[in-house]
Amino acid sequence: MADRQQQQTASTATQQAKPAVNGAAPRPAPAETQRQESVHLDYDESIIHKTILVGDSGVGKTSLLVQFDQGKFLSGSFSATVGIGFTNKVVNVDGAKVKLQIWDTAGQERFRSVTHAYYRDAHALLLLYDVTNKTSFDNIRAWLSEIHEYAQQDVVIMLLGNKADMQAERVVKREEGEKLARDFGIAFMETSAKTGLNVELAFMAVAKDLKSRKTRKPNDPKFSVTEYVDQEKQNQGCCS
Ligand SMILES: Nc1nc2c(ncn2[C@@H]2O[C@H](COP(=O)(O)OP(=O)(O)OP(=O)(O)O)[C@@H](O)[C@H]2O)c(=O)[nH]1
Repeated sequence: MADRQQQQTASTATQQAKPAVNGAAPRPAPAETQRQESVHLDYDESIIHKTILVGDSGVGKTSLLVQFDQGKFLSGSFSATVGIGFTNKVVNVDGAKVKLQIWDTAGQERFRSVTHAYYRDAHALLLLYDVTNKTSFDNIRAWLSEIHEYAQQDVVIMLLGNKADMQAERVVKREEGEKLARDFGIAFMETSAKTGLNVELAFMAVAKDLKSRKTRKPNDPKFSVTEYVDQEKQNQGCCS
C-alpha cells in the first residue's frame, strides 16, 4: 500500500514537469519538482540494496523486519528462524525510490556458516542486541569481527539495541550501546519491534546512506547516519 502511494507521488511529479502538448508554451516546473527530477536523474532506481539483519538468536531480527514491513508485532511463543530469507521493500528517499532487499538471518550458532556466505554481497548490516540480554550485547564484538572478516570494507553498519520497551527488564544501558558504537565508529539507536520505536528511522537512515553513496559528487559532504538520526530525533521531539 505504501509502495503504491509512493509510485503515485512519483508519477504525479513527472507529469507536472512535462511540457504542455496543446501548442501552448511549456510552463517552467515548480522549483520542488525540478529538484526531484534531478534527484531521479542522478539515482538509478533499479539498484537493489542488500541489507542483512544479524545478531544472537531471540534479539528480535524477524520481529523488527515484520514491524517495518507490515507495521505489526508478532507476539506469542518465540520460534527461531531456520536458515535465511528476504523481503523486498521500497522506501522513498528525497523523491527517489530506494529498493531494499532485507535478509533475515538465523541467529543460532548452527546456521552461522550459511549466513557468512551472504555477508560478502551485503551493502548494509543491521546488527541487533537485546537490551534485556547482556550476553547478546557482549557478543556484539564477536559479531563485528565476523562482519569485518566476511563483509565488504565499506558496508554500512548500524548497531540497534532492541526491546527498548522492556524498561523493567533492561540490563544494558543506552550509554553502553552508544559507547560501543562510538568505539567502532558505527551508528547506533535503540529500537522496539513491539512499539515500533525507531524501526522506520533505522531503515530510512540506511536507505539514505546507501543512496547518498551512489549519488554523492566528489566535493559533496559525506552523509552521516549519526547526524541524520540525531536530527530526526530532534524533529520528532523524542529523546530515545
Ligand atoms: N517486548 C519486546 N519483545 C520483542 C521485541 N522484539 C522481539 N521480541 C520478542 O522476542 C522474541 C524473539 O524475537 P524474534 O524476532 O523471533 O528474534 P530473532 O532475532 O529473529 O531470533 P532468531 O530467528 O532465532 O535469530 C519473540 O518472542 C518476540 O516476540 C521487542 O522489541 N520488544
